[in-house]
Amino acid sequence: MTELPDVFTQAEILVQALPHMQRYDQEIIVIKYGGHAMGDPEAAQDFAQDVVLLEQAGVKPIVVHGGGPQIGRMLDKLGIKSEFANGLRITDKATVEVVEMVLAGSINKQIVGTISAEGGKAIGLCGKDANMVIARKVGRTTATDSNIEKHVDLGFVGEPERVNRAVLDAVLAAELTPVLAPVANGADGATYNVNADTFAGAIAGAMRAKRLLLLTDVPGVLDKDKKLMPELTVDECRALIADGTITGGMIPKVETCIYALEQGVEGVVILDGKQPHACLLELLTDHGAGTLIRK
Ligand SMILES: Nc1ncnc2c1ncn2[C@@H]1O[C@H](COP(=O)(O)OP(=O)(O)O)[C@@H](O)[C@H]1O
Ligand SMILES: CC(=O)N[C@@H](CCC(=O)OP(=O)(O)O)C(=O)O
Repeated sequence: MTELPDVFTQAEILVQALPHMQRYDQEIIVIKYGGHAMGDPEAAQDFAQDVVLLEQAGVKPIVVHGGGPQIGRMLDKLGIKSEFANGLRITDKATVEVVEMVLAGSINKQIVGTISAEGGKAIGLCGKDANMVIARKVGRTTATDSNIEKHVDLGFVGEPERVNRAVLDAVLAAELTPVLAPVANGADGATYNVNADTFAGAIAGAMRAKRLLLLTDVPGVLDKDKKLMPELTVDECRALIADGTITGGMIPKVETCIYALEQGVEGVVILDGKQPHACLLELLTDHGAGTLIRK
């Protein structure tokens, strides 16, 4: 069993948090909670406690969640095949129905329920609610399969075209914590599946968030020797993509970070959501965690 710190140490820990609480007082922090980071019920409870503690500390958190692995499992159960092209799920009519059911249904309500159980004031929404986010269809993408370049139509995959921040401002003014599923209507009335990182970047940009935290399943951006890089500039990120250090799912994540910084978000952090209380460690301690990306 781990030993508890004595009372003085506990007080010191609280005092250490004070300047951080002052820095983030009344500031908007967007937290992207990835499907891989969700883990077991205990991890989900830790995450919910972090959100509630931030609320209590005067921070305005906005949670954007993913759920890729959970969508995959449901599609498997239903016998619907699923493929990805450049990190995006090819989404036909049957798939988008399952995506909406899993993201805006079970996962959204699960997260809202856990935050509420910890005493928080969460409200579950998706891009469709009050037209908060209008999506446009992502064009064709080029994917390489067995060294053959193919043009792939992603179907009902969208990217945020417009964010109606008045909706989120109203929710925040009511002292509620929005928990957002990355599903939105297009101007054409169709339902679109939006990558959760992209959705979080658009929300953070539109809300001029102080911080965007992307919780994933690795400690942050790793170098070629798999060592954590605690701080990177946008130029360094671009060089790491060009030289092949950053690959796969980390590319859209880093691109989201670059977009958010360009939109005026002050700091963007990629961190390990499986570490207990990752958000609190990052925001309210001197310790920090993950990779901070700056302009
Ligand atoms: N340089 C890198 N540093 C860290 N992870 C990387 C890097 N390059 C590629 N990756 C991959 O990116 C993954 C994170 O992206 P992804 O699986 O899409 O996360 P999530 O499901 O949380 O959105 C890591 O698990 C890792 O396999
Ligand atoms: C278009 C697209 O790929 N959408 C994602 C949405 C969920 C997501 O992004 O979840 P994670 O953050 O857990 O990966 C999907 O269908 O899996």
